[in-house]
Amino acid sequence: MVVLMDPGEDPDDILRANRSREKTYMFDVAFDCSASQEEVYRSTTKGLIEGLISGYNATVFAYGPTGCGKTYTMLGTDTEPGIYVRTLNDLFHAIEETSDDMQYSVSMSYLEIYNEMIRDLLNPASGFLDLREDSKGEIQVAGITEVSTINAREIMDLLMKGNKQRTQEPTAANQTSSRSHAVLQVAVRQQSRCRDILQEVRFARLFMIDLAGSERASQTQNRGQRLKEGAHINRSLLALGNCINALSEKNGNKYINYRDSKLTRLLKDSLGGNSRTVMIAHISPASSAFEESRNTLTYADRAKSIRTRVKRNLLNVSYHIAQYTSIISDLRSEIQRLKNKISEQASHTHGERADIRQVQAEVQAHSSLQSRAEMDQLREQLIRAFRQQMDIRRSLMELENRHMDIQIDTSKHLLTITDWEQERSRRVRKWHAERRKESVSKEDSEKECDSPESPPDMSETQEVTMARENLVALMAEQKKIRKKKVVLERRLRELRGEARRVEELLPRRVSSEDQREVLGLLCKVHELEIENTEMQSHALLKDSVIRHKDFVVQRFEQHSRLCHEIIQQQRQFINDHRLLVPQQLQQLYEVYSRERDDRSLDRAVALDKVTIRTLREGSLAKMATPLQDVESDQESVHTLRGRTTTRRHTLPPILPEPGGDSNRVFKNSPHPRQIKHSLVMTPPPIHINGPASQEDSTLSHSVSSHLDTSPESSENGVDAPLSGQERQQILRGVKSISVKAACRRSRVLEADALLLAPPPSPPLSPLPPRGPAHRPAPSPQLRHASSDDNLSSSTGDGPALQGTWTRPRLRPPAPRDMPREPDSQARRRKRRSRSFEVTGQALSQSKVTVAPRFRPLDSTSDTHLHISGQPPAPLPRPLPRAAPPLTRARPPHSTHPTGSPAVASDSSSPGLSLGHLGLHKRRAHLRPPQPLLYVSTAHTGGPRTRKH
Ligand SMILES: Nc1ncnc2c1ncn2[C@@H]1O[C@H](COP(=O)(O)OP(=O)(O)OP(=O)(O)O)[C@@H](O)[C@H]1O
Repeated sequence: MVVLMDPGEDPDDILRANRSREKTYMFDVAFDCSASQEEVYRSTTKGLIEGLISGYNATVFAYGPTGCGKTYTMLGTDTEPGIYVRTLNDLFHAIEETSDDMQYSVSMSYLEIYNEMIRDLLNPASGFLDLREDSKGEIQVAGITEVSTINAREIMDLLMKGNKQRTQEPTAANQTSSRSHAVLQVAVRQQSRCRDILQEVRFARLFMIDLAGSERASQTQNRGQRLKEGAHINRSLLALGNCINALSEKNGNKYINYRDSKLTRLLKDSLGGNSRTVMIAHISPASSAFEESRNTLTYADRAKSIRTRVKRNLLNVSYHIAQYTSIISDLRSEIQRLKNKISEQASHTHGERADIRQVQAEVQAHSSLQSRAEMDQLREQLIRAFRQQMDIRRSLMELENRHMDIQIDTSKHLLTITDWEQERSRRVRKWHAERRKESVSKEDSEKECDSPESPPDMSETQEVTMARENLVALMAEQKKIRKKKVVLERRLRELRGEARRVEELLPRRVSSEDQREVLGLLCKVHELEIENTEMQSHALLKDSVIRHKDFVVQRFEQHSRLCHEIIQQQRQFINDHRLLVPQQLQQLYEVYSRERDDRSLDRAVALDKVTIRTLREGSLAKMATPLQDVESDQESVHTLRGRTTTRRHTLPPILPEPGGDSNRVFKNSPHPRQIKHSLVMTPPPIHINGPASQEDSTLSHSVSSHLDTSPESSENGVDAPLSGQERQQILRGVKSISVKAACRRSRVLEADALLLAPPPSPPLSPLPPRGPAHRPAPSPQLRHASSDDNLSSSTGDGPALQGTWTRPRLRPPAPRDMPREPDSQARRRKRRSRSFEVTGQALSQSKVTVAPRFRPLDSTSDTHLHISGQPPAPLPRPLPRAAPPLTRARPPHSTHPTGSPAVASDSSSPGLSLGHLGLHKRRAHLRPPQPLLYVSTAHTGGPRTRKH
């Protein structure tokens, strides 16, 4: 509490007792003349230091009239340092105490406001400086010198240097009167030494201000410059007083005019902003300074009521990634420093514990080495098992590839043998036909017969002999391959068992993540090797498929040339004989020429797709065999067998050699579905290896099946090569196949003759239309247009035909049927002879009686040959009697809703005419779904049929 006594008051004057100017003021602390510098500092400023390093701004300023001790309080003397020195000493002391956790940076600036001009006391040569306000609203002195240091002694030197630059002039009131306001600014920046991505930085400023004292001109007796200085000082102090008055008003004017002086602008935050502010008011105890003391105390009392909004200055620094390097470097240096500190402190206690740790480390290293050695051994076993498995898989792949090559070579040799067998059969049939002709014609029987008495003997060519020998060699090699595969697959199963045991043992031995990772990588490498092997297998498979495709394409090209040659010769024949060609036939020629290539391509593509799918399925199943168990291996073996069997079905049938006079063939119009199936499922007929007669497709099928079963029968045999007995058995098997084929071919020919033969007397009644249930179901398998279709479609049609067709003789003969074949040859020859005879009569009759009802050869029922996309309607217009000889007989659609295959006949040959309508009707019932049917005319005049 401060009591200001009125020096002019007279205690004896009762009348003026109530007019006393004595006043009492209450302040936080009041010091008398005996107060020391330390006491003043501790009571006013010392408490601000803790807030300063915590981020709170602080201001301490000394206020009062001139000569009252402001400079003494703030700066002090060498023996009695003032607040400046004490504050800085305590600040640096506090920084040093917390420097282990926090990192500080302290900067200092020192200026004076002299005559409303700012001078840098640390660098007076910089001239007068300006005050500027930054974007945050804080007042900054532009160009002020800021010295950064954490050395207290250096700060003191700077402070002394700055004080020497301060303007001080003697006045009447004070010999060391300060003519300016001195402002010492200390900025403290601190941050944690544990740097992080998001760093918290505290920043605070401390203002310590030694104001110039207000003065009266009468008191100071200033003149000139001093008077001018005093005016500036008083004006700035007046502005400060106005700000204090404004800030102290509770409900008054909110506007604070800081801009009246640079002092108030500089103390803006200190007075009413973010700062803890301490005002030290100085007064003189002299009664002559009563008015100054009263004003000072009045301002101080008002300033007491000013409330500031103090907040901690925190900066959250988010470091850029480029600064991480320096952060890491700092952290490492900090770690190293702490390590050094710890090592120094614990050096005396570390000696005893070091031995124990060393022993523990040795034990751990020894145990880890032992487990690592065991792991390495298991890993080597696993790698060895994997490598052996891969070697065996590669060997199996090579064997499979070789097996496929053998299959292709076997097919080629079988074709060679089949061609020769067909040629021999053709000659035998020709001899039999001539013999029958001689027996039928009495006139001819009297004549000298040109045909030989015994069937022509056709010895095997060298090529056929070589083919048989190669076939035997290939089968022997195939047998070896199968035995090798069995051995390799057994070995592979053993290796898989060993690897499985190691794989089960390893997880129990794995004790670290590194070992687990190594094992995982090892298994991954093994899987990749397996994938690589599979890819190689696929590459080999594709190569085989391509070779097979080349073979198929070659055959299709030959077939295309054959068909084209036939058609060209037909057209040449028509042109030479100037035969009348129906317009639709001409259009058919044009369509054929346009679509010939496309249809061939369709066939090739269809066949190729089936072949590729079959090969791929078989090969994929086989490639997966090493990865499967025993059951899957056996299953894949069956798959392989099925694949090879199916592939043999792709062997094309053999056609007669074009160009011969007796082999001029005309294509009949079979059932549309049969055509379609033939297009898709039946390989094109083609002649291979010289002249050959047409052969039913079951021949190659039967031969292939027989050969296919041979290796299987020897699958479990011995490892020795084929013995002589086995070789003879195989050769006999091949020859017996030829005999079977010949027998089957004879039956097919017989069936063809019966199909063309009219019913014997009495005439048969018309059969009911065949329903779809009677048709042979289209087989999804790749197959030849064999006589099976005819068998399946040959329902009973009269006593004679029923007795012939219902017998299963046209089916592929079983081996046990073979002995019966020679016995039935004579009977079949008789029936065939009779059939040909009846057929000729029927055709002659039909030429006379039914010719008007015939229609020219139209686009047939083959949907591929429809000219306008519509099935041809029956022609209402009857043909003239001189109908073109090259026509196809077709019954009216109305009487055969299921479609009727017609018979093409060549009327240009003597004794051959169009068929009877009834005959065609009956044939339509007897053999509707029939594949390609060829009717050729021989020189003898009798019709000869070939079908396949
Ligand atoms: N408490 C004190 N003890 C001893 N001497 C003091 C004390 N206070 C002031 N003085 C002395 O009084 C004289 C004037 O003091 P000072 O210069 O500090 O006054 P001032 O308020 O700064 O004046 P001005 O405003 O003119 O600068 C100085 O010589 C100083 O040594």
